[in-house]
Order: sequence, then structure tokens, then C-alpha cells
Amino acid sequence: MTDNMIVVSDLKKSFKINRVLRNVTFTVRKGSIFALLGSNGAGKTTVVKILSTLMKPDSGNVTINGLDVVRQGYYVRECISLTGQFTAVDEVLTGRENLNLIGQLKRLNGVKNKVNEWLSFFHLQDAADRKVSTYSGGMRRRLDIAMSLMGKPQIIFLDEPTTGLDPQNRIAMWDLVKELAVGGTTVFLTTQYLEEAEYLADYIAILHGGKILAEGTPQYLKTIMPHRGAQLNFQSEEQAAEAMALLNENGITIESFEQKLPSLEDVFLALTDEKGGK
Ligand SMILES: Nc1ncnc2c1ncn2[C@@H]1O[C@H](COP(=O)(O)OP(=O)(O)OP(=O)(O)O)[C@@H](O)[C@H]1O
Repeated sequence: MTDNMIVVSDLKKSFKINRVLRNVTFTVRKGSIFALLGSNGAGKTTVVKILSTLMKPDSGNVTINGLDVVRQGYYVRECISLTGQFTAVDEVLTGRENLNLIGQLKRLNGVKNKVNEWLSFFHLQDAADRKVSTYSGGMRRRLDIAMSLMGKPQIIFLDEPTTGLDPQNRIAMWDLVKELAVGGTTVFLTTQYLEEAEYLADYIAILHGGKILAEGTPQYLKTIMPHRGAQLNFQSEEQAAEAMALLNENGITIESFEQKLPSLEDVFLALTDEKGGK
């Protein structure tokens, strides 16, 4: 019995002359949070579409839960759910009605209890009977994920789950994703944010130039990425200059403190340099 939920090998996909996926290979362990990290247009959604049976690859193999996505698509769809970048909720219905509808379409038993369970898990009880048109972006996104979880899929694909969310909603979404994995769901997410991948994922694969440029645990990737600095913002330039020399002794107030992460571009450059140098 293998521990791998997803096995992707030598995946290729082109759109006419645009070779988006040249050779993509990775595995995802059962019950883990896996992040596919890449910048705009890297091909993340294309990977998600192929893995979720919405698009056929040109070549390569993909199995999910031991099932081939091309030949056994029907069975693959039984064990996955997909939440895309644009929410699929019905604006005219309430949150509860949206969830009920999905429960009925999927012919689930005990829909009422399941709806209440997910409303509470996603902190939507208070808004449950309001029309979705009155929901914030974060609430819609949470409802969308709740809808895709009706029926308890073993694996959930979250395509850029926090794009467009404000910092507060982004953090709330991170907490929910962690809780999902604690509950045993395998989470496959795509993101263009390094900090999101580092915070959430057990394992990160960086997609760049149609290939997996680097992969590993966040701890491992930190060791091969560019150095991180810290940015200290003082009240005035004078204070900053003074502080540089006398920070500890003079007790100068630091207005704010930000950790500086390398940009994705810095990461790509460092990693491609490293590979080129080998
Ligand atoms: N159906 C399609 N027909 C033609 N080109 C496509 C199609 N789908 C994707 N592409 C192209 O493939 C490339 C990768 O797109 P994809 O949406 O997979 O990237 P992404 O990493 O998800 O980007 P983003 O972060 O912006 O969503 C882009 O150049 C895009 O224009």
C-alpha cells in the first residue's frame, strides 16, 4: 500500500506553440498539504485541470489514489473536489441554500446535518440565511470551499485560494486549510505567494519554465533560497542612523518590523543560477 495520493510523471502540455508543461514530475503524500508555487502564467491551473480530469495531457502519467486520470476519470472524480480561482456560488441563494443544493445534487444522506457542520466549520452560521450577494469576498470563498467539501472528498484542489482576499481573510483561510489537513483531507493548492506556500505546505514544488525547478519541505527550500533580511522602519531617518549604532543602549522605538522574503523572481534567479552552475 503506497502513501502517495498523487503521482505525476513526465507530464507535458502545449497550447499550439506554447509549451506550458515540458516535463512535470512530482508526488503528493496522502493527508499532506502540497503547494505548487509559481508566478502568473507558469502553468499551475493547467496542472490542476489535468489532475482534476478537466483537461487531457499531451503525454505523461498521472494517478490519483491509484487511478489513472485519463482512463479512469469517472472514478477519480468520485474522490476529488476542485475549487477554482473564481467562486461558483449562486448569488441569489443564501449560503445554506447553496450548500443544500450541492448536497441534493450529490444525493448525500443527512444533508441538513452536513450543511450545519460545514457552515459552522467555515464560520458562516451567522450569515447562513442571507443571500450570497451580501457576502464579502472571503465569505464567498469559504462557502465555495464548503460546497466542494460536501461529500467528504479525499483530496481537494484549491487553485489560488487566497488570491483577492484581504490579509485578515487570507489568514482565516490558511487556518481552515490547516484544519482540513488535520481532518485527513489531502490538500493540493496552487499559489504565487512564497510566504503562503511556506506557512501552509508540508511540501512545495516550484513550477517554472514548464518544469519543477525545485521541490522539498519548506525547511529544505529555505536552505537553497536567497538569504532573507529584515527591514526595520524607524520614526525618522535620524533615529534610524542613530539606532544602527546604538540600538540596544538607547532603547529606540521601532515603528514596525517586517521580515523581507525574497520575491519569486529572486528565488527563480537563485535556483536557475545554482542549476546552471552545477
Ligand atoms: N485553454 C488554453 N488555450 C490556450 N492557452 C492556454 C489555455 N489555458 C492556459 N493557456 C496558457 O497556458 C499558460 C499557463 O496558464 P495557466 O492558467 O495554467 O497558468 P497559471 O500558473 O495558473 O497562471 P495564473 O497564476 O495567472 O492563474 C498561459 O500562457 C496561458 O495563456
